[in-house]
Amino acid sequence: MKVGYLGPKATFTELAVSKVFKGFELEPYNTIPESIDAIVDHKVDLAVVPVENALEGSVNITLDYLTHIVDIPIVGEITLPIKQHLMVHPDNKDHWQSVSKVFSHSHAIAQCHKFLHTHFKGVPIESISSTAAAAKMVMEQPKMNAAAIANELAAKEYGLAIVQKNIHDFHFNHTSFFVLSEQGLDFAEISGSSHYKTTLMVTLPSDQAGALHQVLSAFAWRKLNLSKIESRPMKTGIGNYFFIIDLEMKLDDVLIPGAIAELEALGCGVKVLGSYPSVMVNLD
Ligand SMILES: O=C(O)C(=O)Cc1ccccc1
Repeated sequence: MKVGYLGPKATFTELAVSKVFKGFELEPYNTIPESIDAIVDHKVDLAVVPVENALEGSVNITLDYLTHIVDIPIVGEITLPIKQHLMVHPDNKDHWQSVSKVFSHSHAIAQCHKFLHTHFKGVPIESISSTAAAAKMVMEQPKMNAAAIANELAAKEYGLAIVQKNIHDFHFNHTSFFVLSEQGLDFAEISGSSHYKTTLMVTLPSDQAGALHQVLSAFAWRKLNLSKIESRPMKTGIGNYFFIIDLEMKLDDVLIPGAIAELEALGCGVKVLGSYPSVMVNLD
């Protein structure tokens, strides 16, 4: 089985993949859409992409791609602790305080905002497709005297020197990754997790007072525990949004179908994006 993921080698996504998919063939892609398209094009059996960070929130491109562009179910979720480090080319190790630029993934930059504001005021901060892509670029262009924010594996993989460890602004830093597949992959068996979540996409009837309240009450009176509700643009005009709702349980035969039927009777559109095991892994 082949796993596509947001690469290049040594991204946080690869770390998450390697903790769960032992002995699988791994195929890195440069962007999140390319990783997901690899499923559509039958180049991989499953793909793993970041979806939410505890400090910065959702990875919008992942949610938008899954709701607007492709129709691929979520079959699993992996949550990984995140430690961000500042690294430079070994030639620049002794003058890292005067780097000309800092590169990283936009989420990593946001997770280190306070650190960057304190130590690199006025230095251009540039976002790039992944933390590992930033590390690779810093390795390839020593004359640029740039730094990357990435993980320890990336420092090793690309031969960079870590000059400041743990530069993320808040200690509790985790990222969740979706496992996507069209092949009915048994992620409960692969991950050993029996903790399930169900993710729904809900569109509201237009211009109806109290519609969201009614949606929430369909879950509330059934005592269905929501762990997330997020609005994303419909991309049809200002003010047009749909909701992504996470339920802390597996899709059953009674409660969730009952809630969905109630929402549909209210005029809502409902799509199940996946009902899947969720696993927390650690770095060591
Ligand atoms: O860029 C990476 O390494 C990724 O896998 C995406 C990401 C970026 C920042 C935190 C977690 C995941």
